[in-house]
Amino acid sequence: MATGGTGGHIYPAVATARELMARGHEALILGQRGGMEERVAREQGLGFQGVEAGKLARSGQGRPDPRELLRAARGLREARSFLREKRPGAVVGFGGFASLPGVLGAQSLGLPTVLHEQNARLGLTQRLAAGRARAVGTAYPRVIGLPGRKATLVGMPVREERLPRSEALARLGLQEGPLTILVMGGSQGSLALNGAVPDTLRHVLGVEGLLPEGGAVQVIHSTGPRWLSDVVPRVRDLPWYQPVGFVDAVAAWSAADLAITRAGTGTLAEAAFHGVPLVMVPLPESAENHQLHNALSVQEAGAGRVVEQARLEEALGGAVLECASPDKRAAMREAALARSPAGAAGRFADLVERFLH
Ligand SMILES: CC(=O)N[C@H]1[C@@H](OP(=O)(O)OP(=O)(O)OC[C@H]2O[C@@H](n3ccc(=O)[nH]c3=O)[C@H](O)[C@@H]2O)O[C@H](CO)[C@@H](O)[C@@H]1O
Repeated sequence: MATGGTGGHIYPAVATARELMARGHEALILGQRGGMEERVAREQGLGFQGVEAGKLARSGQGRPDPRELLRAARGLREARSFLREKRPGAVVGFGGFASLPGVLGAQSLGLPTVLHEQNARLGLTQRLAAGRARAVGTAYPRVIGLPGRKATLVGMPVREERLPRSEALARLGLQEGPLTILVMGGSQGSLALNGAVPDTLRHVLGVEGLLPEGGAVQVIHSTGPRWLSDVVPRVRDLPWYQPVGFVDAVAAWSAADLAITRAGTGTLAEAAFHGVPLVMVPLPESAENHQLHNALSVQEAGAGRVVEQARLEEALGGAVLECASPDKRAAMREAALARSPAGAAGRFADLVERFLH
């Protein structure tokens, strides 16, 4: 599984590796030495092979930095020598610059490659690799930039694990009883959510953390590892507000009644699998504003509400209160479950198995 960089590329690789291992294959993660993928692979008990990787600038953002190109070249050499020795049945690429050494290395050695594209537009690294890939599994019915004959719709592979609510709450150090809100700004956190959510919730729920019509609330907020120390002092007087740098997502989704999130495909797919209603704040800088489109499709399905970042301060509190009402939550939960990506890891593993060497 060649992957790396952000959770959006790494967790579908974890889900696919698990599925292939359950079918009797061996699988490991190939990514950047020291990257987030190395930590996640270890936490998830998966093998890891690290290589160097270099960022190629996105089109329209100027020339790539020559030092990055050098790193990419060294990574390709390292990946090739690992793959030549290991001779895997296939290399599966999940996108992100750290997936490139493994995928291009495999292609140059004539090993089969299969890709997964998580977004509705083909990413840069996948564009470089798609021509020689045997197939591309997709999360959306149509992917801009990908010829239809290469594409197979499989959905977004997610970790298909649910914990009993009481076990999930205990694992996160939360209580039984209050309405539980998860705040999660993607795998690196979100400065916009970190900035606006604590004060907005303090404003609408008061220092006691109570809904206007009564009922206690507790919040678990994944700030992103780099930003935890900025958020902690701002909520120190709110015993119901727990900031963490990075959260165990299976536990968090199993415990949450409602979540305030960005709109990356991984986050939306996991929320659907767990039936968690969403208040979504799409990342305005995402390529071609794809997060807004992702979020609007969830809203149209009735499983969430979009709050645009430009209107965050005035609109977030109202959206949270509206979605917190029990009737509204029940309806949104049904709509979320109807979008569940359950089975995507299995469908993608079927596709990979078709091309195993
Ligand atoms: C800034 C950017 O370009 N973001 C992209 C990136 O998002 P990003 O990497 O944020 O990805 P997603 O929203 O797709 O997924 C985040 C993943 O990280 C996990 N997680 C997150 C926080 C935490 O505390 N614990 C945890 O486990 C989530 O459970 C999820 O599995 O990849 C996605 C899929 O290619 C794209 O749709 C997003 O637009």
